Amino acid sequence: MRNARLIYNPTSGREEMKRRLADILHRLDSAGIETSCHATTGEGDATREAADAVERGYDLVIAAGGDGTLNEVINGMAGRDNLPPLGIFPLGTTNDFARALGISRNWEEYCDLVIRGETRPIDVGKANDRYFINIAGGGTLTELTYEVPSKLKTMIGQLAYYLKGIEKMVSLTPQELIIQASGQEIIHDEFMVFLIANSNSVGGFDKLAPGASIDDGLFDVIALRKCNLAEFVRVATLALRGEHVNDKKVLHFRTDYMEVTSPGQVQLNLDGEFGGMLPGTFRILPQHLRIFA
Ligand SMILES: Nc1ncnc2c1ncn2[C@@H]1O[C@H](COP(=O)(O)OP(=O)(O)OP(=O)(O)O)[C@@H](O)[C@H]1O
Repeated sequence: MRNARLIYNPTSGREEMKRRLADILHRLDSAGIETSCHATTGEGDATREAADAVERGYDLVIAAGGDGTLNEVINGMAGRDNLPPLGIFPLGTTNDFARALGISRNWEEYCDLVIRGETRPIDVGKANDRYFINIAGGGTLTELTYEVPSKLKTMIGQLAYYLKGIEKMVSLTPQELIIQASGQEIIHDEFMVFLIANSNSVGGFDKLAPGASIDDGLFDVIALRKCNLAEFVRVATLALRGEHVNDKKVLHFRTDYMEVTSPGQVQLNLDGEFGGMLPGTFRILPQHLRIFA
């Protein structure tokens, strides 16, 4: 018998877990995985529960929710020793990370994969003292992921992001950044947005960081230099096809370590959640965690 801790956000994905939970527990239990559950109650709860699950020596941890819940679970686990493998039931609106790993939304298929114990190692990013698995970013546009109210996402899903995105576009302003990365000369310029990607799936697009791989020990850094709205729309259109990385307005390189500072006030976004302010130190922890995938 193996024992698992399932940490789920009951509000995520139009409250899907409420309908699925009994069936998931039954399927795992029939295959010898005894699972205890915790429904999260609010911000920070998944982090505490995940840390506790590692301490208590569960054989595996399963996170069910959107990228926010997943990020919280990673933050509870990543700083500890003897990490158990992590399973993911994607229930959110964009589910960037599950998409990057090709994790099925079919819960039956995914339970069977967990039962067979198929895992793969992935890199984990560390931004100052917090962890991320998918993306760290900064700039006005990246604030949109945590400004969209949870209730609105539950009701209308992806559309909520588009509505908020249109609202944000008109107020885009460049920010002065100083970027120091290992293997790169110091860059000092004005940028609309910068992204430090660990996977190729960002903000619901799979072509924003087209060459990024989650187990290569490197970040893909993509930053858009100061531009006007017309140029912004042009680069965004190229980005839909993954053809933006060679554009003159786009800075793109790979690194395992970088520092970003700014004379201004720049918010950080980690996996879609507010991640504090710059300055930021970003390092990759190569193949730090095993994921059922
Ligand atoms: N019971 C709860 N009620 C309200 N908020 C919660 C609850 N449990 C967790 N949360 C918070 O909701 C945040 C977002 O959750 P999550 O990412 O799982 O769902 P989502 O918003 O539906 O997905 P997505 O971000 O992909 O749209 C979590 O980071 C957590 O802080």
